[in-house]
Amino acid sequence: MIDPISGFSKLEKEEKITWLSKTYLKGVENAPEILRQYWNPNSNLQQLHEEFTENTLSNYYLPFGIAPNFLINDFRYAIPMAIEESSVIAAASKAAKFWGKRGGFKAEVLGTKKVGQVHFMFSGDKDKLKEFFRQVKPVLLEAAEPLTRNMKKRGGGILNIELRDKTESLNDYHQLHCTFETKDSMGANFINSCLERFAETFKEQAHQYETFTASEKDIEIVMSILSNYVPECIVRAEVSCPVEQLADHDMTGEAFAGKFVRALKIAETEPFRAVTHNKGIMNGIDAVVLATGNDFRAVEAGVHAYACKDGSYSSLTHAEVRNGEFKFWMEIPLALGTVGGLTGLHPLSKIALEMLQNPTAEDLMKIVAVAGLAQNFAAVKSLITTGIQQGHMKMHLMNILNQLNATPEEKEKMVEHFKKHNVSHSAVEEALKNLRS
Ligand SMILES: CC(C)(COP(=O)([O-])OP(=O)([O-])OC[C@H]1O[C@@H](n2cnc3c(N)ncnc32)[C@H](O)[C@@H]1OP(=O)([O-])[O-])[C@@H](O)C(=O)NCCC(=O)NCCSC(=O)C[C@@](C)(O)CC(=O)[O-]
Ligand SMILES: NC(=O)C1=CN([C@@H]2O[C@H](COP(=O)(O)OP(=O)(O)OC[C@H]3O[C@@H](n4cnc5c(N)ncnc54)[C@H](O)[C@@H]3O)[C@@H](O)[C@H]2O)C=CC1
Repeated sequence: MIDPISGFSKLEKEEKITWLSKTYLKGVENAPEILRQYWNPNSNLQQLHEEFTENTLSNYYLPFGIAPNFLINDFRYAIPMAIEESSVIAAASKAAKFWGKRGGFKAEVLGTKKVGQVHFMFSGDKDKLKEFFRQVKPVLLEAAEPLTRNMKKRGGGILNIELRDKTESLNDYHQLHCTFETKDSMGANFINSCLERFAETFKEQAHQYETFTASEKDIEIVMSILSNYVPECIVRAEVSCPVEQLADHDMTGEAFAGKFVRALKIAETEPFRAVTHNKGIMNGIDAVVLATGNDFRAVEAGVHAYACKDGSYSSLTHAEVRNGEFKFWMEIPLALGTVGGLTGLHPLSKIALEMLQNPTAEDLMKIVAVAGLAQNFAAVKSLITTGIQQGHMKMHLMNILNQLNATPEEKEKMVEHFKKHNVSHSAVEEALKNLRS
């Protein structure tokens, strides 16, 4: 049985690697070298990366690519994407090219309202609590003034604080449900600081509120935290074109549009399909969120909660044909920042935002939503025509060749060979074996 280690966080990086190698990597004799090979030769840059988080031993590389030719609201973008999965960037690029010839993408921010909650327990008289809240609300806002001054100058700040009775779902459970505008920041730290200030003030004021009995004065604050569910921080992305412009190889535009709409209806009604359908959207969204130094876990949690907003998990995108016009769209909640977090710290996030012309948070919401819509279009287009494997495996070929330790010359010959043959792991193994024999 391996003994626990105390004080690990205080060890030097090399000491941490030595401990890990001796304790968990005994069979991997070059483990330290593998970890060290990913260190940045620029010691200052390596130090910066190590200070992003804790117990850092090395860096974890992800491919950083771009998808060019995105026409969004008549502006041309090359969109940065950080993702390990093959064919995602190719798919986004292909969709950008396709829609760039058909009027491009339209995107509009419908709201930027962020949410945070103070969760507390109160077992006393609810009418007295309501009256207490009515009187204390201005005191809470006043107490947060030092925290909100600068955000207000930018046009942001606290939008509202509501008292919500949640005792139906949990005995004695109430909330201060708070909404915020955080402009170009995702706003987590701003919101959480305000919430903690509300909580301490609310508790102090309750202690002094004469109408409360002794037990009513002792309100239990359970926690104060922003919500990653932001249904009113929402952006719409859309494409449309005459149906005949959708003709694809041996499919008429009308036939393609009809099958595409049916695929979307299936994703709207069948949760097993909807999850994969939405994963395809998030291939595009997460790649841009990550590349720009934003928090993809927060985005994912909020998006999938939103996909359940009507009572069951469903597709985030929708399509229709009306009067000969094909329309394909998505409305999606995205809390993103173009300042704060790593956005201005990580050199690649900085350059990602620079290539997007230093967007505001609202601009970034539009770009990210379009990347998700484009990804979904490319995926569904493949699914309803050639099937996903033909394109995906074409992009995956290099991974298989690398798994089989193909030389550059062998890779060149294999790429040529598989222009005329379907890619599968066994087919590549066979072709490589024949080439080597
Ligand atoms: C993969 C493609 C794009 C091939 O498509 P293709 O028609 O074989 O590509 P092409 O060689 O004719 O090139 C057309 C364009 O595609 C792009 N493209 C083409 N090749 C490359 C490349 N090597 N590098 C960069 N870009 C590439 C590029 O924009 C290129 O234009 P060009 O640059 O030549 O002017 C197509 O089959 C496709 O879009 N497939 C969909 C793949 C996909 O969705 N991948 C996501 C991973 S699968 C998944 O997880 C999602 C899913 C499917 O489960 C979601 C769901 O279920 O809904
Ligand atoms: N549940 C969650 O989602 C949580 C996420 N986080 C992390 O917090 C990170 C982001 O935190 P933030 O508070 O957004 O960043 P931050 O606290 O690093 O920076 C935001 C600050 O930037 C300043 N600022 C300068 N110019 C601004 C402008 N134009 N608009 C708005 N603010 C401006 C303001 O002081 C603002 O408070 C996320 O990436 C996430 O990883 C942290 C806690 C919880």
